[in-house]
Amino acid sequence: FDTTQPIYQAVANMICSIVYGRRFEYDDAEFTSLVHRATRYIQLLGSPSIQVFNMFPWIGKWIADRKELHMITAENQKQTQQMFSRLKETLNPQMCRGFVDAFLLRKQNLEESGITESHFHDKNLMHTVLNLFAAGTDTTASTLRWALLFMAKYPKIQDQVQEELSRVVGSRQAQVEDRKSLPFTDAVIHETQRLGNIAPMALPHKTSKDVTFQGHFIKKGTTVFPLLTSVLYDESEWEHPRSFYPAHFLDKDGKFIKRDAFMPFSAGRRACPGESLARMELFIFFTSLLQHFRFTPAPGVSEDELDLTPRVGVTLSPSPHKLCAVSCM
Ligand code: HEM
Repeated sequence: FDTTQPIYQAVANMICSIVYGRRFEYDDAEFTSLVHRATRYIQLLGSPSIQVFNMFPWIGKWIADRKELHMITAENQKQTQQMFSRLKETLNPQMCRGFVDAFLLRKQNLEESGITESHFHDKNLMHTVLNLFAAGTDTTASTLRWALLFMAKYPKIQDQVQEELSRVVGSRQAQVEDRKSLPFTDAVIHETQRLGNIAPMALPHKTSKDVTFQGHFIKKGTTVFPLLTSVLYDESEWEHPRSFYPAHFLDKDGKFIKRDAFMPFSAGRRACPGESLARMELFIFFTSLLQHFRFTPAPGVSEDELDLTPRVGVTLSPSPHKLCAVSCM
């Protein structure tokens, strides 16, 4: 099977639970269209034509991808507005179901106290919810897809993860607190994020004042891209920067070690605000999947043939591929 859809759906449901206070069945038409648009949106944002448009916006009207991007945004807003309307009709201050309820109740309280000029307005709610889906779905889903691909490609490493999981956790569901007792599994997840390098250029930022950085003068207002690849693949930091080598995160006794050069969530004040959620999701999804299934290449494909060349987009995700999940319960 192609890992894209089920993994995207599982991860998007996490955001739905937080934002709307409910999850969706995987055959729910409203949910499948939401996930489909989120996937397509990210694909389009990373397409060469949109990259060129971002550099030369005046060519905008000739770019077909841009039209589709606008269409998807309009549909997203329409569907999200419908979700908000349903939540508004059943809003109950005694039972806050999720982020949207919390936002609406705060807005209501402010309005009742006569405060109309606040950040709690409909436009902000819409953009925050759309941002949470855009930032929190593709990133985590692509990382999980890399993790499964690495497991299928490196079966001996998969053996070690499954041995550790069955020894430490057994058949019960793993919990976040188990992470410290699972150093090898934790190292595999970290190494997946390092080599997967899903956000190679993080997000652009503008300097708020003149800065001199490592001898280079950067004028106030300059757009700066933090190149996370330069740290995650730094030859002076990692023994095997371009290989999948979980021992990067283990000491000689097999204990987990933190590494300063591990920064897939970027650094500083604008580092990823979803880091703790993402780390929790990666751990719970990865351990549950590996407890239940053995991942192998599709029939007729050898481990060597599994291609690790990334598909270039806004994020780096695995190129299209298929895996087998063989039940091991
Ligand atoms: C493996 C998963 C994830 C990775 C690798 C990741 C990585 C990043 C990176 C590199 C940035 C740019 C930081 C910078 O500009 O310096 C970022 C920004 C952001 N991330 Fe994540 N992220 C992940 C998951 C999530 C999740 C689950 C959420 C929320 C549900 C989230 C929400 C955001 C938001 C809202 C921003 C923009 C922050 C801002 O503009 O200040 N991310 N993320």
